[in-house]
Amino acid sequence: MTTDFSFHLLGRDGAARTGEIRMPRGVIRTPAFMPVGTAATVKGMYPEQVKALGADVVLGNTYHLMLRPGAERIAGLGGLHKFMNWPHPILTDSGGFQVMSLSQLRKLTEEGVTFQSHIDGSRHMLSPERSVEIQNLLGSDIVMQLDECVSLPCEDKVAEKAMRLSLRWAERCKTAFGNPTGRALFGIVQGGAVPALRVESAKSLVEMDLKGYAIGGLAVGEPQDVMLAMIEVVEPHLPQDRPRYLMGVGTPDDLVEAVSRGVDMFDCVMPTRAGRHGQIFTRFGRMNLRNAKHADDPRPIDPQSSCEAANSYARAYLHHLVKADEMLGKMLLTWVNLAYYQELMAGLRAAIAEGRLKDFAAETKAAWARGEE
Ligand SMILES: NCc1cc(CSc2ccccc2)c2nc(N)[nH]c(=O)c2c1
Repeated sequence: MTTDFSFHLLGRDGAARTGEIRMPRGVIRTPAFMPVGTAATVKGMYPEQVKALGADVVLGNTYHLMLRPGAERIAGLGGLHKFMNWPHPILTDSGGFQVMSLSQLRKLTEEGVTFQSHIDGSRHMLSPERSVEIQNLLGSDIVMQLDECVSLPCEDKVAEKAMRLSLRWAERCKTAFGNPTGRALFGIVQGGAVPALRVESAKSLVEMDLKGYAIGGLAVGEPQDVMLAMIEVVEPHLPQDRPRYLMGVGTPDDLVEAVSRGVDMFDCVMPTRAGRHGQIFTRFGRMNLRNAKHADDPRPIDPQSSCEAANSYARAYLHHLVKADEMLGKMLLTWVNLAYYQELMAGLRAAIAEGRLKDFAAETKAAWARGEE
């Protein structure tokens, strides 16, 4: 029996929810943090390790994979799951955000966006239809609509133009995607920091009856309070029985605050990118292992962590690896960060299920503020 895509709410605590997204390739426990696997790899991690630390889904990137090695090539090799040895759910972004942030000589029209590859200068086009086609070729389980994300601050009319274009592109993506069993197309709410635009975007997308709704265009330069205010504006207009995904967010504090306001899914390069640079996230808050104060410290990062990278290696050793720019340092600290993010999400899921989210959030934040025990 083929499982279709379904979302089940298992518990609520205020606006916060815990649940499960059930798909043919597996179950995504929410609230969920989704490690970013841009070029068909979660940098520095074996896929088995990513699964073992609790990630149910990873992210792939249409922009990067269409440029290298190519969507048709990955399809010819059996699709992205087989290519990267990740048999569990994969969510792919539509590519528009990365085009605007990475490529050169880009031209955006009603049809789509043309651009030059940041890798070899070759010219490419992404339309709503081509983005859906590429994500289908990759075999993506959750497909994101093509959208236009504006950075903040920006003029209201700029945000309005991008929001309305994104709505027209959502319609075209829905037509191109069709209704395949077991796979989902998510819309992306845009509208900058303008409440009325955010509400119009959410209401229009909900009328399209999509399987899930992302909140885009946040964590693009605005302060955290503006981001949280936009979540509060949008949330009441999103259906309770569909997942909500806040794109490209964020720090552990962002996750706690956004979960408390009703967000179910997150992705962010922060834990992997910061780990590669020696910056780690722990239940005592942030640490920079480049700092000389760790040079003679024989203690592991956190003896109580279930992650071997956090409980079995001396800070002095990790400091040495970071200073020497050793590959193993990047790998171990990426592992530390992803393990902590998953530990935090598991804690949030349990706290919501037991109706104690407020206490969990307060205790977690207090531990970050206290720092090292
Ligand atoms: N920083 C915010 C952010 C991040 C991403 C990228 S999320 C991502 C990255 C890699 C792989 C999968 C998803 C976005 N993607 C889209 N389509 N629209 C946005 O408004 C947006 C905003």
